[in-house]
Amino acid sequence: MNAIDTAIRAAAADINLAGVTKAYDPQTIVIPPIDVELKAGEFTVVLGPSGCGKSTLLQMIAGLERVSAGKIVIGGREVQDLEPKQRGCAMVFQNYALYPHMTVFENMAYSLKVAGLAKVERAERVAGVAKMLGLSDCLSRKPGQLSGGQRQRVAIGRAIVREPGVLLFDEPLSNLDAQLRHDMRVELAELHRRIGATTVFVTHDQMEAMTLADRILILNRGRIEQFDTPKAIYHHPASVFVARFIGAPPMNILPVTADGSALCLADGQVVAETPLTGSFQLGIRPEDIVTNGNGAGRILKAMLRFREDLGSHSVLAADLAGSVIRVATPFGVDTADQPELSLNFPPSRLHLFDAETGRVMADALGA
Ligand SMILES: Nc1ncnc2c1ncn2[C@@H]1O[C@H](COP(=O)(O)OP(=O)(O)OP(=O)(O)O)[C@@H](O)[C@H]1O
Repeated sequence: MNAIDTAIRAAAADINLAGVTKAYDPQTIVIPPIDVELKAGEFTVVLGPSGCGKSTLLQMIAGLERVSAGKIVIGGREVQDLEPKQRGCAMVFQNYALYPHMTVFENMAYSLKVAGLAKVERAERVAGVAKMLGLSDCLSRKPGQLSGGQRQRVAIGRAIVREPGVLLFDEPLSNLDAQLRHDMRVELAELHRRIGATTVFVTHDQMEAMTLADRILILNRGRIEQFDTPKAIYHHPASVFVARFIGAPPMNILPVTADGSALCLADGQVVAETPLTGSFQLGIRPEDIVTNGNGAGRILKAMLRFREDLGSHSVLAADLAGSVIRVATPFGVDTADQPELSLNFPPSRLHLFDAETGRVMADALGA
């Protein structure tokens, strides 16, 4: 590989953050010290509510924001004091940030030109990426003559044409309509399989996170709540925050008490057996609750409030022990004329959380 090749083509790189911190002043600590290791080639989605520090984290990796403390190591190289262009990362922004006076071809070829790549090879590279992204017919147009989806593809094309080891995305799909978002999501997943760059993708859309990520990093006020596969995050949430953030409708959370033998709801109904004592928060997903008293576990009495039929399934809202819970049932299960519901909470589907910290009590119910 010659000098030009190394400037414009890199292998996927590990990203390690050690004690990385961002504080605008001593009162405004946006990211308390964070430690995280992203593996080479992995697709990480950073997910969290507005203002939790997702973009700040990404921009510190890119070099657009300075770290207040800590080390960022990309591919074995400490980069926290390097300029953005020295870090080997390419970034795609929410607002595309294309050069309006340049054609699609020029937008995509620009970084190759700056890196000193010969004209013939620039044309070859751009043509290959344009083909991959379905942009071959738009190469001579200016960004103003493209649809939102096409512009976003140009922004992605411009980032990947250099074949970077690290690709950073900041909410790249949020300006697109629902159908286009879905289509682009599929394209991005496909693209990642083909180019294999280490990818960090910021979003507040849980669907994007669940479908794109190898691992999801859930941030809450700059702290990592959980960093795991989509499946583990869904089925084994580490905290009430994660449990309620992922899933629609979200997981039901109910206050419960335990007396060394039974786990009871606020009205005394027994949910399960347990050797624990104390107060806890009990979680169960709407789709894990069984209606009509046909499932495993004790029968719990609830009163139906209303029902939404969504085509593929229905969502019932019911009063249970002073809380409103959501129950997802297959479409057509008839509960309309029975205001009193008999529900089962299968013991293997229960999640128990510490009442104070909200952290999961691992294996507390033997599930
Ligand atoms: N220059 C600044 N000075 C002080 N606080 C800032 C500054 N820039 C950002 N912040 C604060 O840092 C926090 C994190 O912002 P950031 O943009 O990283 O959040 P985010 O999770 O990406 O949010 P969103 O999803 O709304 O884009 C916010 O509370 C924001 O107000």
